[in-house]
Amino acid sequence: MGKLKEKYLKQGIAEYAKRLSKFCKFQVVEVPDEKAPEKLSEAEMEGVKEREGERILAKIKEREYVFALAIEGKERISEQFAQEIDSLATYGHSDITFVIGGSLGLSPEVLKRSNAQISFGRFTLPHQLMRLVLSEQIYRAYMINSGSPYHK
Ligand SMILES: C[S@@+](CC[C@H](N)C(=O)[O-])C[C@H]1O[C@@H](n2cnc3c(N)ncnc32)[C@H](O)[C@@H]1O
Repeated sequence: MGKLKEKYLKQGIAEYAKRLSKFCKFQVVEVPDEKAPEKLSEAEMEGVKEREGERILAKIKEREYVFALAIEGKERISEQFAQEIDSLATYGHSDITFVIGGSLGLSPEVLKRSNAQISFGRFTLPHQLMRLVLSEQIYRAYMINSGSPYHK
């Protein structure tokens, strides 16, 4: 969700996108976020997530295998994640999508559409930083699968 603002994040993601280009077609799709003022009622917050969720879902095609990033999702170690990516490719899933929510998180509809949920632990990361961390882990997965010494 949202446009990437910080220069250091843009540079970091551009670096991993460059590195990933030898393994896959890596594409970042930005979806406009909703303005979420400090004070919102529970119902208003649900409304923000719902509208953001509709925009996310509009970008996802039926054939895509979707990983939703969610704090309460399932944690993995990098080797398991690499194995998952490898199996997906083996079983014909050539389009893998990772969805990162906005400041209020993902809507129930997006979570329902996802095929799996990934948690990077119980810490809450800002969604823009999450994008960089995720890019690195996708790169790490490909490096693990190619038998490279990058992963120690
Ligand atoms: C600022 S967080 C949203 C926090 C919100 N309270 C929630 O519980 O989802 C923005 C997005 O970054 C991603 N994110 C942040 N920390 C994460 C973590 N530890 N594991 C997985 N995803 C995370 C999720 O996609 C989340 O929707």
